[in-house]
Amino acid sequence: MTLILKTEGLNKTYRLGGFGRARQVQALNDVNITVESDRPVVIAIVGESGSGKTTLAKTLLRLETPTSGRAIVYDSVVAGAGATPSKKEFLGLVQPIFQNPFEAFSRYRPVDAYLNETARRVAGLDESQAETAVADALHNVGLDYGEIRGKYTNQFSGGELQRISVARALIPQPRLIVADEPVSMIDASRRMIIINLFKRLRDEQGRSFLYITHDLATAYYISDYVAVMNKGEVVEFGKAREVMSNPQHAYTRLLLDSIPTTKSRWRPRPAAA
Ligand SMILES: Nc1ncnc2c1ncn2[C@@H]1O[C@H](COP(=O)(O)OP(=O)(O)OP(=O)(O)O)[C@@H](O)[C@H]1O
Repeated sequence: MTLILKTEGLNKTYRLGGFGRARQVQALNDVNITVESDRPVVIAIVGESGSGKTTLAKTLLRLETPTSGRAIVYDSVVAGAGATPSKKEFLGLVQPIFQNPFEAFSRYRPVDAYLNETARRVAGLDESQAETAVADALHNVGLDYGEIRGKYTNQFSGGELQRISVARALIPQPRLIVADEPVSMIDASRRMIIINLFKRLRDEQGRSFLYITHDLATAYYISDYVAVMNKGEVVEFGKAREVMSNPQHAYTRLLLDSIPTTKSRWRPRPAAA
């Protein structure tokens, strides 16, 4: 078994205001998750707005420093006390995909320039290796380098740009991809292309995903594990099928009940009398 993700007593407190009006927001409150598996996994983090999902993602991506506790990804302590990998090693282990693909790239620079830069700077490849790595990564997300080269963001749909963001994340061959609401800004008709892409990358390329979403239907469809967050705490965590078909926590039941149109598909247990 490989230790894919472990958070140990992860806390993040934001301090707001000052001069006698200071207050604190506990965005992460003693978050403990352990995922051990002998194959790559998709871990969904679900919860309402403000529950701490993005803060967890940012902590795992080293964009925020935890107030206390630590996080381990594939046996490396990546955040908190004892975090060891250098920035370059870290980016070879964990890569992000953000919500808005239009913000991931400047509109004044061709998008393939970003992929090339990642191949050279992060993956440390020379010019010809970088060309091959970019072409391979684009091929992996169903795109052809020839059709991308020299084009700017306004020449792509949101779905295509998000696939290019996924390609960029794949170039350093990370073990874990942290995807924060990766399909929420994409047309509904194209969302499943990205979701199925994650599935294929898990199964065929050995990538694990932390998939942060409001959308329980896609979380159920794609995930192996689910963590349900509420007010900074993980209130329920376990195998996706078990959590969603037999939720133990009242908040999880509330979340599931709030999507009546899909309920019958992924909540097969009979309604309580
Ligand atoms: N930089 C910050 N400074 C102060 N408070 C913050 C900061 N970032 C997040 N928070 C607060 O921390 C809490 C958790 O926010 P977070 O963005 O992690 O939630 P979320 O579940 O990702 O929400 P959403 O689904 O809306 O993105 C919220 O109360 C939020 O206002």
